[in-house]
Amino acid sequence: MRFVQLGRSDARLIELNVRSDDRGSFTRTWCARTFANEGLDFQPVQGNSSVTRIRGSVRGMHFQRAPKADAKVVRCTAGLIHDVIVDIRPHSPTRGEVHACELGPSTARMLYIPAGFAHGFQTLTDDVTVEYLMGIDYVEDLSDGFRHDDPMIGITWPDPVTVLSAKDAAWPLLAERQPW
Ligand SMILES: Cc1cn([C@H]2C[C@H](O)[C@@H](COP(=O)(O)OP(=O)(O)O[C@H]3O[C@H](C)C(=O)[C@H](O)[C@H]3O)O2)c(=O)[nH]c1=O
Repeated sequence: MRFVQLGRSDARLIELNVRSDDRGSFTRTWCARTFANEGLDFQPVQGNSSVTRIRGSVRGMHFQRAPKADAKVVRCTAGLIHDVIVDIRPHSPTRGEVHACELGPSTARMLYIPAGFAHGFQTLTDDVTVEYLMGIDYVEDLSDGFRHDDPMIGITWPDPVTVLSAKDAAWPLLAERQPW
């Protein structure tokens, strides 16, 4: 694994070492020691998987509120996504910074998203699968989010949005939330 810092933040793009042979390939996708050596205090406690059928769908932007803010490692194992993270930590020097990257099996990379970031993605193909390693338990009452098109953040999505959950369409604008 090779860790690439995203801007000045502690988020990391992780380039995976794909070992190919005549049968196909083998790739390590998690290593506690390697993360610790990178200075990332991340211990997965839950794993999730989502399937999104239609190209152009958006899931997000989501985060879990303190005291259960969620760090996660995200990997797209089928299809291709435009992945977006936003630093929403109140006192972060990179607060409001947006980072985007393409993730998919062909990119051989995954994303480490620190606690205090919002996360979302748009599918660039049909039949996308995204796998998550979560650094904290899911707590529905602390599950939160903001609109993918919130003008306060100004995320640029590559394609017209085709599918959005009612929950994701109904998040309040950040300008209406205090504190933001
Ligand atoms: C996140 C989560 C959800 N759920 C349940 C709640 C709903 O009944 C159902 C679908 O949840 P939701 O619509 O929030 O799923 P996504 O829109 O894919 O949410 C995820 O998408 C963005 C991009 C993320 O980064 C988060 O990991 C996560 O919020 O699964 C659980 O049981 N456990 C969980 O950890």
